[in-house]
Amino acid sequence: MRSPNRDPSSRIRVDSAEHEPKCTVPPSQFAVKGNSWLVQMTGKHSRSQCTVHATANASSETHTAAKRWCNELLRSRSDERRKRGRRGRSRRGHAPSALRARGTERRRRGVVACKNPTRASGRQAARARLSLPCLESLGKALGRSAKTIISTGASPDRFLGVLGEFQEARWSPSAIEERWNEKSNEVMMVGRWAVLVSVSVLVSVSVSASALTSDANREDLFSATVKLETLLANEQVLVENLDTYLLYAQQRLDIVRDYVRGFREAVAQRTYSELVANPIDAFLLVKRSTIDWTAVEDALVKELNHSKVIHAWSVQFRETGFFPVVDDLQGAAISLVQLQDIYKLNMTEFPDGFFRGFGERHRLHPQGFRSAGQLSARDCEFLGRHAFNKGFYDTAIQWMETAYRKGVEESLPQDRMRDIQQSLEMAARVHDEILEQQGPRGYNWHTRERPLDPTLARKERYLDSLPKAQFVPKLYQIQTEEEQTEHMERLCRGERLRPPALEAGLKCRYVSWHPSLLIGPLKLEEQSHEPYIVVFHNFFSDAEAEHYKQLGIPRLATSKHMAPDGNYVSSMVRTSKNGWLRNEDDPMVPKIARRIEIATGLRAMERQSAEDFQIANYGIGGLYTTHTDFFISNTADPTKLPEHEVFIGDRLATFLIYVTDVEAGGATVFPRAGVTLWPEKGSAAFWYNLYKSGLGDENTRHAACPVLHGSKWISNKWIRMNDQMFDAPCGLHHLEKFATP
Ligand SMILES: O=C(O)CCC(=O)C(=O)O
Ligand SMILES: [Fe+2]
Repeated sequence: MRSPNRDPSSRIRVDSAEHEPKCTVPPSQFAVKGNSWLVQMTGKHSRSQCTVHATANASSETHTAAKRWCNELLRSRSDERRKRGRRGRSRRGHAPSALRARGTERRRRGVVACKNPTRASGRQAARARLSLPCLESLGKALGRSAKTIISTGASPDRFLGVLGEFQEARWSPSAIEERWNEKSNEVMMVGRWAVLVSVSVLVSVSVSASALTSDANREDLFSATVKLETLLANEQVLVENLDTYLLYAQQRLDIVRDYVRGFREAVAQRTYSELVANPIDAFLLVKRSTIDWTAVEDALVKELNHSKVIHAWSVQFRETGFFPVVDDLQGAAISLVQLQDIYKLNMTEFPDGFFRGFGERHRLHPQGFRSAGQLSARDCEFLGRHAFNKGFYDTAIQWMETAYRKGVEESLPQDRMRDIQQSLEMAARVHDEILEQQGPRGYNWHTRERPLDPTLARKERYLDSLPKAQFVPKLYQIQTEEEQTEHMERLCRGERLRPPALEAGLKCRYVSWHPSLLIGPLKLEEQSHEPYIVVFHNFFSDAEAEHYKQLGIPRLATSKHMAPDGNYVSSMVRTSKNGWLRNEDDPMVPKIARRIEIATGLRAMERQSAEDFQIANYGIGGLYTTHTDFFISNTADPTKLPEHEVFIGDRLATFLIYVTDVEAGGATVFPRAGVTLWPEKGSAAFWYNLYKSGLGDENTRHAACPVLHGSKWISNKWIRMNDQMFDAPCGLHHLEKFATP
């Protein structure tokens, strides 16, 4: 994980309330080639003002705008002069003026010459100290207040980038307005990141599901492994270019060093007049200034050009959404925190990159998993803050303690150690407050059983507290949110919650209830009788699974789920990407639908019988919290649903195909029924969601456990109720069940 950038010069900071604007401008440069307006901005900066060197090479259509800008600069300068005259000189002995020329009279004349760029020959240079009023003038000249531009925290690159685009759009005010708004959104992201890394008050790091849904149009990168692979491929492109850059930079250094050495050696031994008097030295001088100097120039240009290539790649990746933003980082951090919390991963091993799998699949990887990298002290602190914000107070303490331990190992400077210490103390204080006021566990928080503060821990209520009561599974009953989560997590970890008697009657058998199965019967394994859940083994061949996955890849988009208000939203409730496969998309699609009909005896080919195949890919930590697949049965007012949904009826049954193995985690669990299904490539689970009356069976509530290691691909075929009236007719009693295969 990359460490956050704390460099203050990466952002402009302006405190407009102060008499003198404070800003820091990083060295930057921007050139607009179109219409030949060239703006350069270099970063001479002090705490009190920015020095901006602006060079305007204006011609034809752009001269009016250039002139306007230069006039604004001049007006601003004379305003400042007038004010200065009134105020006297500044504390430091030089004026706080926007345009106090620092250099020679010639430089100041440069500004004056800029007054009429068209008449000037060649390049006109305007050098000015550009302070807030001056930038404001510039902003006004462009139809936009510079104050607003700067106060949004835009970097000069962005600012000038907008200028450039404005220029290309032939100064159309609506164009710059529109583009600016787009740019500001990106800036806000950067701003939030800065808050994230610099704020020491934990609570102000606001991480919520809504943060992840903030930009509805942008596809997140963290919720599917397939997207992360693209990110890695992009990183590879950048690294390969950086390799070339390093080569050029090294060559440039060698050439420049040789050149400098050549000159120094020559002048060290002789005076100028001696050198030019000697034919060999004179020849060498001419040679240096022609061949050698050309080599220096070439090397400099080569390196510069390559850095532009790298920049262009970077811009392209960002603009096409293939580079992560803060929301991706936060999503990935929450996933990591959740994984550790749900799987109770060992905090001395996990941050160092080692963990083991769970349940049945664990035997496939008995040696566990080791990552290539390890988390640093800073990463652990960052994750601690996310754990804190999620209400995982006990986990937050663990992450911060680990941060402290790692900080000592990494010999972090004292001020960084103090930051971690403060975060830890703050988290501990809030942890104890929550425990005191709300108890150790609730629907959206958990703490330790006893306070961290030894004085509080001596309170009678904690001294007397019995060791945590043993967990007793609560199956086939209504569970509170908290109970449901606890059942889900235990099942995800591979704990068995059903009494052995319930598992004893489960059978495996070959079935050939359709003529086409006579030669190749299906392998059916019962996983639960209540509700009836079966798994068909080898439903898919490996080749089919691979082909199916390839069909899915271009169709993936962030998964959504139905919110309580009936709208579809994306949030941390369901972190995956999915897409839909229709019969016409590939000959394999109707073939699989037909196979489902044969396996289940239900209709699955037509649009009124079943939905298209939904294919989904989960990234690391990707999950789907406990839900039911039926939704009409528990909708308060079904008339609000789209007419087609109601017409075809609720989701009678789910046919869930595991397109890949999952190396660790990623089970499908049924918290009320105490059932765990471990994904196995090519197998498929099937269950009825509804009673014969159309009422939803709450015991089919299920969840997808977070993926701990690997990439999970599944595909759902939801079979709808109404078209099955002849194959699976309705019953008379509201809890009557469908005949099971
Ligand atoms: O991925 C899984 O294991 C379950 C997925 C699921 O329940 C769903 O997509 O509705
Ligand atoms: Fe589901």
